Amino acid sequence: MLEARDLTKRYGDFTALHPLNLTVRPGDIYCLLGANGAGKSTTINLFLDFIEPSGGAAFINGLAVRAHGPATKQQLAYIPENLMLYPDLTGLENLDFFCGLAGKTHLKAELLTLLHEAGLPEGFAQRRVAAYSKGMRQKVGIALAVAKDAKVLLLDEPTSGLDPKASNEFSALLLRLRERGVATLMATHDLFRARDTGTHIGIMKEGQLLESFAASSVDYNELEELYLQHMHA
Ligand SMILES: Nc1ncnc2c1ncn2[C@@H]1O[C@H](COP(=O)(O)OP(=O)(O)OP(=O)(O)O)[C@@H](O)[C@H]1O
Repeated sequence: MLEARDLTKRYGDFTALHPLNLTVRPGDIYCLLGANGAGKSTTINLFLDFIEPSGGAAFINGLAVRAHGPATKQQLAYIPENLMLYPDLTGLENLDFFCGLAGKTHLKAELLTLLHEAGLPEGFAQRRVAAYSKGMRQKVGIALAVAKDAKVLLLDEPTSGLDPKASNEFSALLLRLRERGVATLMATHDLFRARDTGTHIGIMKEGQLLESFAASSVDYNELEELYLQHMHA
């Protein structure tokens, strides 16, 4: 569903992403770990077609994102660290607006159900987003992913700054999307969540994917040890 083939990004003499080969299949939650500057956001931004690769290509459902920008964007949902919503609109109005941009129309009752299923507390759907916590805004993002029927979810540190309960709820939502066959690529610093929620883990350093393995192949302590070994090497 998501594929990087020799995907590379250079800025002048500096290589932000060395040729990356990666596949994320339907139902996979692939977590990219790595220190600041490792190339995680660069990878996500290349899949989003926000930046142009210096080499190789990113594919979504077999389509190169460079050549098929609108078609690939229709199939994906993106939740960054701080999801931008219109603060003066309600969660419901935001969801309705962004669904419209994605070419999807839903009845108000359907959108309310999606917000409810995403765990937005009772009564908040009709309140201005300015009054939402970060966790609530992330839930609107998940509701949008479901409303769009997105096949691919790109997440850039979505749980950073969330309290443990909100982070736990976010993980539960990811697992539900996984059951729908969504392919998820997530950049995160949260080793615990990567181990707990991810199906695959990749460790990046200085623009290189050093290791990639099944999340179930390590326990949390082993993951932490492996991660720290790479960071100190
Ligand atoms: N426009 C740019 N020009 C030059 N260098 C850039 C540019 N954008 C990113 N970089 C560099 O590319 C490298 C990878 O950055 P990237 O944002 O992908 O890291 P990251 O793993 O997401 O880090 P973080 O955990 O801090 O989000 C960094 O060294 C960064 O300084």
